Amino acid sequence: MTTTTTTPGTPAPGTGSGGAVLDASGVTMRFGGLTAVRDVNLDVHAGEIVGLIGPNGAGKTTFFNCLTGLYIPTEGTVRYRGTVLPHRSHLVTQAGIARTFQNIRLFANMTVLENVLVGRHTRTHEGLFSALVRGPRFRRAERESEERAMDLLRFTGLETKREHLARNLPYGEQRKLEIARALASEPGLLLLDEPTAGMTAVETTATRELVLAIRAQGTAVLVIEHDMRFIFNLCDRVAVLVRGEKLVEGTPETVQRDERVVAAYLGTPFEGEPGQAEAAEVQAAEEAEAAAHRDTAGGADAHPPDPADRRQEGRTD
Ligand SMILES: Nc1ncnc2c1ncn2[C@@H]1O[C@H](COP(=O)(O)OP(=O)(O)OP(=O)(O)O)[C@@H](O)[C@H]1O
Repeated sequence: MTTTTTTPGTPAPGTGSGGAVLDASGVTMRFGGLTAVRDVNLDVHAGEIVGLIGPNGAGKTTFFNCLTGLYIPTEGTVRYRGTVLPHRSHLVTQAGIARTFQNIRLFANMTVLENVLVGRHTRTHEGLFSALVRGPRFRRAERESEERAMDLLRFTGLETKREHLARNLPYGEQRKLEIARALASEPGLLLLDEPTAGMTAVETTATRELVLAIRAQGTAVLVIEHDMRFIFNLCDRVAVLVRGEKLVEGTPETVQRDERVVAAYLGTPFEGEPGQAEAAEVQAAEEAEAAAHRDTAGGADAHPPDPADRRQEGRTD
């Protein structure tokens, strides 16, 4: 069920998102009884690099999945450049949002170049007929795609590996290739899910440089990462999710200074902790149920035959 009030594909009323590339509003995602993401608002503006952090299980990937059409949010709306996004990942990519995944998802038995070419499919418009007859229009489009893919391989430093099978690349280069493939769809916003996971310090520094270069080319970036140093050195703004709710959002300095963020990571209880109101509600309901049970039990035992009374009643003297 979705409470989205605007039809996907329709522009936001008025200016709506105020120039934001991404405008996620009131996003909630429930899995049965579990609320993985609760009423999260987040926007990303052109030229920004925004970080999304939070302890394990905070809902970061679920939120990404809601942005990219993998999940249909239970509630809330996601807009890209003021237009409500459809709930289909290929249409979201076509609209202008590309992503990478926490676990690398390359075509392992395809070459590096082929992987990037696959990423271009949302930007090629040649029909099946044109592809079958391999007419001049098709060949021109194919050449252009290959040129663009080679540009991306140069951009990511993979040009000498174009004919290598993706599965034979070292781990750091597989991550780069994922980014190159995502960029092949010419996104206005790139979502990176833990891009430095498992990387060496040198590879992490190279990834930081790559993300800065991506921004310099005009693509905004939203990045999930557990490496705090990477996030605080890279991002213009950071949002912190805790138990599915946005706890804090601000500059890296603001977020680093916020004691609640440290407490959330350490698992220390703190005032206003997300989920606290829900936990209090559950506790109150449990207490009320226990009290009701006591009353019922008390009612049944209201006049128990006290053995002492019985003994007294039994006296004849
Ligand atoms: N498809 C699903 N069905 C049921 N529960 C899910 C599903 N996906 C995620 N969850 C639950 O939602 C919560 C948030 O998970 P999510 O993976 O979004 O967190 P995360 O912040 O990305 O965690 P991590 O940093 O460990 O990757 C977790 O409790 C998780 O078990």
